[in-house]
Amino acid sequence: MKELLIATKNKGKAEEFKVFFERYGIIAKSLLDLQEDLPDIEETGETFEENAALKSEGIAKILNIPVLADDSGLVIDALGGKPGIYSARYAGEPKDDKKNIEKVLRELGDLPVEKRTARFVCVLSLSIPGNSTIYKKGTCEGVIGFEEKGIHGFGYDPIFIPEGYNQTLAELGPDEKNKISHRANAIKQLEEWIQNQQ
Ligand SMILES: O=c1[nH]c(=O)c2ncn([C@@H]3O[C@H](COP(=O)(O)OP(=O)(O)OP(=O)(O)O)[C@@H](O)[C@H]3O)c2[nH]1
Ligand SMILES: [Mg+2]
Repeated sequence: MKELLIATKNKGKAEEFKVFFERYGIIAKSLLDLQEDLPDIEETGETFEENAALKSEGIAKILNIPVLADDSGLVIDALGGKPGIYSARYAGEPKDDKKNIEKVLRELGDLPVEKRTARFVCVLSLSIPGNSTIYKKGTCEGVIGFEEKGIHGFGYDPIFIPEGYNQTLAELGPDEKNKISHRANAIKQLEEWIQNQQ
């Protein structure tokens, strides 16, 4: 296989997948690269797995090709696991990364750093027509900072400081992020499958 469709309309994710899959000689296309305007898939599930499957199975069924989806989010301990599966639209519609960050910082207030623990979670679902969907999960542990820092990445990257670092993912930049991120860790789990497709 030389091409794989990723069922995402998120530019930041699409860019990360392109870089990951280049290593395997696979061109990762996203829904943003397609000519046809496919219907938006409502993420009505209650888990990352359910939402990922809605996206990959939904698009695989329409196009009858293998499709990978990513459902991901930020799980903050002090907020009882929020924003979790609601990360993309935490501050409401339309999706707004800046407002989401402001809401999280407001909710955490001046809680000390040891109470600001969090993790990014990424669940990948791969749906190949005629086969059952397979799932791979990756996480990235860290803490939520006190202010936005850095210009790279997307979403909550400017306030997420991964374990073992003292800079945010948005300061560290794509090369470092792609070594340690939840998405990178989930992709590693898919590696075996990818290698068998060559
Ligand atoms: O700082 C971040 N760095 C990341 O690496 C990351 N990964 C996920 N997230 C957050 O979680 C939502 C996913 O929600 P989500 O899986 O439904 O994706 P989405 O709605 O953005 O696009 P799609 O793939 O569904 O089309 C995103 O919008 C972000 O808010 C991230 N934030
Ligand atoms: Mg989404």
